[in-house]
Amino acid sequence: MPEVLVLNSGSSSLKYRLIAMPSEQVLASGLVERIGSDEVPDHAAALDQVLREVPDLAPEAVGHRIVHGGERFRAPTLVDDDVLAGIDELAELAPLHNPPAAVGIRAARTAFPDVPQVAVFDTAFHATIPDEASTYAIDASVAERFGVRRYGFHGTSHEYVSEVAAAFLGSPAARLIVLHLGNGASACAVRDGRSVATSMGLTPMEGLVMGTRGGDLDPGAVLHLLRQGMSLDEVDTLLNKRSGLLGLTGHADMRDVQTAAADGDAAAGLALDVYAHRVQQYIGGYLALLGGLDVLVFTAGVGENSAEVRASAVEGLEHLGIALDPARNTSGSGPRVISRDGSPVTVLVVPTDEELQIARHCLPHLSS
Ligand SMILES: Nc1ncnc2c1ncn2[C@@H]1O[C@H](COP(=O)(O)OP(=O)(O)O)[C@@H](O)[C@H]1O
Ligand SMILES: CC(=O)OP(=O)(O)O
Ligand SMILES: [Mg+2]
Repeated sequence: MPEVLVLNSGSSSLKYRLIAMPSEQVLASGLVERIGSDEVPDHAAALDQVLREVPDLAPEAVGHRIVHGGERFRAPTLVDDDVLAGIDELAELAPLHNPPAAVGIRAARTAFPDVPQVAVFDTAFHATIPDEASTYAIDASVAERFGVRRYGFHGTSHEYVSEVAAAFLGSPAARLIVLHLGNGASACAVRDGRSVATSMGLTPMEGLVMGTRGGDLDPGAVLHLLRQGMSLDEVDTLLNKRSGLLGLTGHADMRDVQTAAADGDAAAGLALDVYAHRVQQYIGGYLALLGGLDVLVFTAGVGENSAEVRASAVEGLEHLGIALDPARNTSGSGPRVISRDGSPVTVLVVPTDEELQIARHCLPHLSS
């Protein structure tokens, strides 16, 4: 059976998975961390380590997670020199994510020169978002010239999770909201299987509160900080790496924030309230845009594992037809219903699997 190697390059890590397709059997998987250190200087060295960890690696396709596809890449794309140049050009809009992925592609092309490399973009699933949801109300000529519009991210996860939800429920939900709550976090409104709105924007900074990114912010705050004398790089670092849960509490990991809050740390308590408040705002907004709601799905590290965050995210929303069953919310694993019987909105937990979805997108590019 053909084997697909999936590479998910983060800023300092490389996740990999070898999957037999179409059986979807996982043959190997792992994580190379601390890229940039002495032992693993770059993503090419990380791939070398994967080649040593998985002997006789002979994939028939390599799938790559690419965060930003810009205007150009609206579907999984076979990589050639021109496509790689296009991914390089988008680095500025996703500086934490696109450059390491490009290094990963180059390393994989060297290691497997005759094997198709498939780029799978986080933005692609959101290509169906209508203009009124993707347009920022700024000078239209400036927006056009600089490509300033909402692209949206985590699309591979939102797509996978909405497909699993449909299969689990036996029919595609007409009106669905996916909450991808991980280190990065985003909400997505899905109608008949297509993304119609999402909380991340031009870059993966807008929307929900995240580990180190704060999400929605008055753009006037950025101007204010610059005028007060902070440099561009300082503001960039503040907003990408020192905000969100980390900025509010000193902890980027939700588990540490919850522990601190339970110990009476007021800042941690406030951070949890801000986090839930923001999620509720998007649930309400997307429910209005969708004209009602059939299914609400929690996914990713926080969404899959924290019953407390799920409970606070929908607390008081019974009037919208959203009511959790406390026992279901605090037990179980795999795709599952956590709403009360008779709740008009079915609430699900669906573990995401970006690597498997990337492998599925490689299927059309397998020769055998
Ligand atoms: N049991 C848990 N309770 C609360 N949060 C959790 C739990 N397990 C994992 N998390 C959170 O999930 C986050 C990571 O989510 P994940 O989707 O794996 O992120 P990424 O893929 O973006 O690195 C961690 O930062 C942690 O805060
Ligand atoms: C796009 C994005 O935010 O990705 P991640 O959650 O992996 O940081
Ligand atoms: Mg993630």
